[in-house]
Amino acid sequence: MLLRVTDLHKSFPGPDGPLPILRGIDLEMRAGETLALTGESGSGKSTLLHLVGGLDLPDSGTVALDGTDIGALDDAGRARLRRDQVGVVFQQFNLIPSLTVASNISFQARLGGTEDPVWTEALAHRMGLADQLAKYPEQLSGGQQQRVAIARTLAAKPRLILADEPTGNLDEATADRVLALMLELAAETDAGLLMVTHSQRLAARMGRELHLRAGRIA
Ligand SMILES: Nc1ncnc2c1ncn2[C@@H]1O[C@H](COP(=O)(O)OP(=O)(O)OP(=O)(O)O)[C@@H](O)[C@H]1O
Repeated sequence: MLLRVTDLHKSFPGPDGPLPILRGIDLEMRAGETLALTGESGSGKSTLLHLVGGLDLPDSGTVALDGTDIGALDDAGRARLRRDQVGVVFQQFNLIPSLTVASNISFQARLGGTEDPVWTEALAHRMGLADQLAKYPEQLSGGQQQRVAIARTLAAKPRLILADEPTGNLDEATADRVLALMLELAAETDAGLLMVTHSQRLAARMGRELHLRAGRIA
């Protein structure tokens, strides 16, 4: 199993004590599966994504990636697992201003030692970024920057892609095209894709949909 989440609980401090956000989440994903995570604003979607990616730790419960319990790893082990297996696309693009678009796209793969120039170039073309490669992030539109962030994640060929509203800044037609491409590329690399979205239209195009309500999967 690519991802196995078991009885995950997470609270944050509130004015009257801990505020439970996730109250027993179970979830499994196989390689190549695509899953939409939906739910009202504040229902805990981003929190769950952070826990799955090892960016935060749960109060209780486990997250296992390819059979490895990430809670049992030390910080360095978790960082390595994140670098080698997990790709995240968050709402903040976190592009590096001093690097060209081309270098931004290959940055993560280079860090992990998995750079594949043929794959990276194909990605840039398929993302519609071929003419932007020599530019710097500040010279791109928001939607172009978002596509660079997505390409950078896919360039490293992660086993699991975690995406938080990855097409949130794109118009409907571009969002559809970019999601289609993400689904295609995930299928080509047999990666799992767990994507938070507020859009029913996009959720319907994923393999499965999980809806978070009151801290549980409804
Ligand atoms: N670090 C934190 N400290 C305290 N409260 C937090 C923290 N992170 C999230 N929360 C709270 O947890 C709840 C869930 O937040 P989360 O961002 O997971 O929701 P979401 O479903 O992703 O929302 P949205 O759709 O608006 O992005 C919110 O009430 C939020 O205020």
